[in-house]
Amino acid sequence: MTDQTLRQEVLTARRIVVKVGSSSLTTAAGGLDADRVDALVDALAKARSQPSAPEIVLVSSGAIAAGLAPLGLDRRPPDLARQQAAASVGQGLLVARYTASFARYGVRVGQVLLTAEDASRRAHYRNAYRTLDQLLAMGAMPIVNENDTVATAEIKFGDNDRLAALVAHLVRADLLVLLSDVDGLYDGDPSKPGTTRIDQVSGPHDLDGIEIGSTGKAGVGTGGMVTKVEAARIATGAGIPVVLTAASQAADALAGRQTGTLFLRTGSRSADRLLWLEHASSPRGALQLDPGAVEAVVSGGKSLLPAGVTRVDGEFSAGDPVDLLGENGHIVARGLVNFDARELPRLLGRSTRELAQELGAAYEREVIHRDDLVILRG
Ligand SMILES: Nc1ncnc2c1ncn2[C@@H]1O[C@H](COP(=O)(O)OP(=O)(O)O)[C@@H](O)[C@H]1O
Ligand SMILES: N[C@@H](CCC(=O)OP(=O)(O)O)C(=O)O
Repeated sequence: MTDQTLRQEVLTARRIVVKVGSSSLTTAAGGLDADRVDALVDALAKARSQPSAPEIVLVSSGAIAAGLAPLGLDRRPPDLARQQAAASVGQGLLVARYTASFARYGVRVGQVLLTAEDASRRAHYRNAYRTLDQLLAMGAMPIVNENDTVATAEIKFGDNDRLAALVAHLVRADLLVLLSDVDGLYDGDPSKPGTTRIDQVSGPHDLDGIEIGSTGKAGVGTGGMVTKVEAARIATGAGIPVVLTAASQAADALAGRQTGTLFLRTGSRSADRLLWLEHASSPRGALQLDPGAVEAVVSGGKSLLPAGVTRVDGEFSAGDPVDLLGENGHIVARGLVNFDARELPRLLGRSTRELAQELGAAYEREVIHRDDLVILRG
């Protein structure tokens, strides 16, 4: 018998990505809170033992927060270098803590560190999927975080909410659960009196007029509610419903009880890695196209050839994401370019056949293959 008061989106989910924010794992004084980690692990272990036995991938923030005190820092430093040092120290401590906590249930954990750049490349995307899928098949708990050591200012996901949405898409999850220090989306800043929690969001129009803050009160996380709503938009658009609630209510949320805010799916599911290219990558340059090339790429689904490029901006390398510009510099698409920026100028406006004859077969390649292109509308 199905209980109509329970959320069917949760009860029927076979694979769930759970994301927990720094503010839910740390003490008021800063540093990892072992009791809160244990409480989260209890909730995840309980969910795995439900009759539906969902597979769970955990996306956990907290590396920077966990590394601050051991390095003698009393707050998150403004510079990227010290944040990365803190993340390096803290990530080890974080995973050690999870390892000990999950061991109480006989569950192994596997650390998976990802960057946006990795994930928009075909081979890395496939490898990340295979590792996560295999960990799940072996009954282990994958614990994902951004690879802060190599993520530079330009390519950082910037927040783990978006990373969680993209991981949910990568592992083809049926549900994304975002756990925070607030028990859902409110119709205004929840620290102000008179604001109320929104139970369900059916689409972007339900967010009209809602004040969504970009900083959290705890001061250890990044992005505040803005990045959670953005993550929910990405996930629901890719066909994955989202529950946003407090970490302290994780067990209830995973049991399908009506806690927090449920964002209903708005799009259909696809196994398209280009979602990462659209949402996770920062362009390293831009290519100006002539009108014929815009038409071929945007409406014709064609690859971009040197003949249709009129200008090259930026210093990128082959494999980097670049924006494609139409008339008036309007961005029409993003893609992974097959040439370094310095190679391109002498190829512009010329046919691939001519280039191959003059420079060799290697120059017959597209500037961007259509499989590495995502059209950006609106
Ligand atoms: N409309 C809103 N609804 C709920 N919370 C909001 C809203 N606007 C701003 N916030 C703030 O966002 C915070 C959560 O963001 P953050 O601290 O970055 O969380 P986390 O560390 O869990 O990622 C809440 O504690 C709350 O203060
Ligand atoms: N990779 C960083 C993530 C920082 C971050 O996004 O934090 P949060 O807003 O708490 O999810 C860390 O582990 O500290």
